[in-house]
Amino acid sequence: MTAFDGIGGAYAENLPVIMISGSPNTNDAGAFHLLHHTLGTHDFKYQIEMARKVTCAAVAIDRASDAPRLIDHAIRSALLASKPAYIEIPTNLAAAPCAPPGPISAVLAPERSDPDSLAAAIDVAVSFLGKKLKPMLLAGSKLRAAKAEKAFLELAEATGYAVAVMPGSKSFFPEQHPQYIGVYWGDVSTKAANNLVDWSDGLLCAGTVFTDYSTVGWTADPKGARIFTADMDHISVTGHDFSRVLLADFLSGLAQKIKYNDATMVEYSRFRPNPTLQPAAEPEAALRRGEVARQVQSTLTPNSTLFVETGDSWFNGVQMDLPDGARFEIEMQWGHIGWSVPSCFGYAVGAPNRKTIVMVGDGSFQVTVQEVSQMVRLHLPILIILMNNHGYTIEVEIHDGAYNNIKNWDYAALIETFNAGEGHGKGYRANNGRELADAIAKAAANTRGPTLIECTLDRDDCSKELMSWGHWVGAANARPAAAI
Ligand SMILES: C/C(NCc1cnc(C)nc1N)=C(/S)[C@H](O)COP(=O)(O)OP(=O)(O)O
Ligand SMILES: [Mg+2]
Repeated sequence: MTAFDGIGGAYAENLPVIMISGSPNTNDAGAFHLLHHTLGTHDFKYQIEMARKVTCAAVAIDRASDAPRLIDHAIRSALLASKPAYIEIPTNLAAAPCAPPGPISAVLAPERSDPDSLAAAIDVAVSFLGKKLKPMLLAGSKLRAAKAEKAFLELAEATGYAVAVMPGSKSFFPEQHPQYIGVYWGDVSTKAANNLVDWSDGLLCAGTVFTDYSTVGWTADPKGARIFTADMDHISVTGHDFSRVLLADFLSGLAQKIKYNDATMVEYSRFRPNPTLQPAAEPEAALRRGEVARQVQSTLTPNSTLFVETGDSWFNGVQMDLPDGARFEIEMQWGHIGWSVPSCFGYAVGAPNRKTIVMVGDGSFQVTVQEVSQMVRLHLPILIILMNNHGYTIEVEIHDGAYNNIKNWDYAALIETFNAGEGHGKGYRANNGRELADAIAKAAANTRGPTLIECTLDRDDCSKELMSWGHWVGAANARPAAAI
């Protein structure tokens, strides 16, 4: 059941996670047995029924002979839809013999776009964009799930258009690319990206997801005839709608036929803001959020992957400039606090050659802290920047109250608990810029385990972007019920 929390997040974030669950011995239902690890009723189907709500495929294997077909179906469905799948196997069947599966191509063979729909969609796009004076591109979070990052870059370079990304797709387009103009996030955009997006008369939205959070409480929700929507396997614009057109096929096919038009880049060159380098704080001055963000930014390399947890860490991370090659992980759709610690643990196991860094608030950290123990056990050199502002600051900015207060912990000392004398985790507390810089230097030298740096911040020390975003999202939440 707790796994469904992560599976729900995988569904919301378009990740093909396969969940495998044991299920009761096939004889128990017919014998009207009551079993442990169940709800204590004779209904043993409730789990797969729940799974069906948060997966694209859920199978229960009741006979060994069905296993190859059902398992292939579940895995292929997950890979094609980039959504989680669920496989349930009874305890007395898990080791039962069955036929081996056939060639893996039955599971891995890619889907193809419908050729006629693809050609028609490209023609409509060429005509739509060809009539625009100042067209540009907007990359969304589904670009990765659609495996379309490369095709998107190809289209950007074929068109000369300005390219903005949304917060959920930061790093899916190289930020040092000359056509990159920043994160489009309404009032809290970076590099004045919102000014150009609002000025453009033709916006090709590739894999975009417009929610209350990504539109800043519906204040930055581009709509209407200037919008051309290219989704994972669907293309639409006013007066046209095409199914079974895969995003990568569409973007690379369009790149071959589209006219070059750099009007948006010419305009952007007239107001591109100079990079605002946060000045270094006085080394002994009380640590502030801006100084933490400045020092974390300076650690980023092409090999870094920065995880930003739900909280002010979102805003600290989105405002950072990434070197090409650096990756950015955020869970803005599901937005479960506590996501980042287990996720960066799993990521570091899967990508041991990357430098994994996580910025996580104290409230979120308290939800899934136990995964730090796994980082110590597996000697993973993850850098944990713990932003201790003593409570739920993002919520304070949306709606404050006593419910946003939490018990403070000695976070830096916690690592020793996980080491238990044999681990190589390190924990430091930084009360000022000098202590933070020292701790970051020690973290770089600690290659045998995680390093947690507890950054002590004032409760109200949050980004100006969070204040503005919190205001608009709070207003959106508070809209009066429509008069009936
Ligand atoms: C409680 C909640 N959101 C509501 C919430 C509650 N429960 C779950 C599982 N997920 C959620 N997003 C949020 S964003 C907190 O401000 C996070 O606090 P923290 O990690 O300390 O970060 P900041 O102080 O920077 O906000
Ligand atoms: Mg906090």
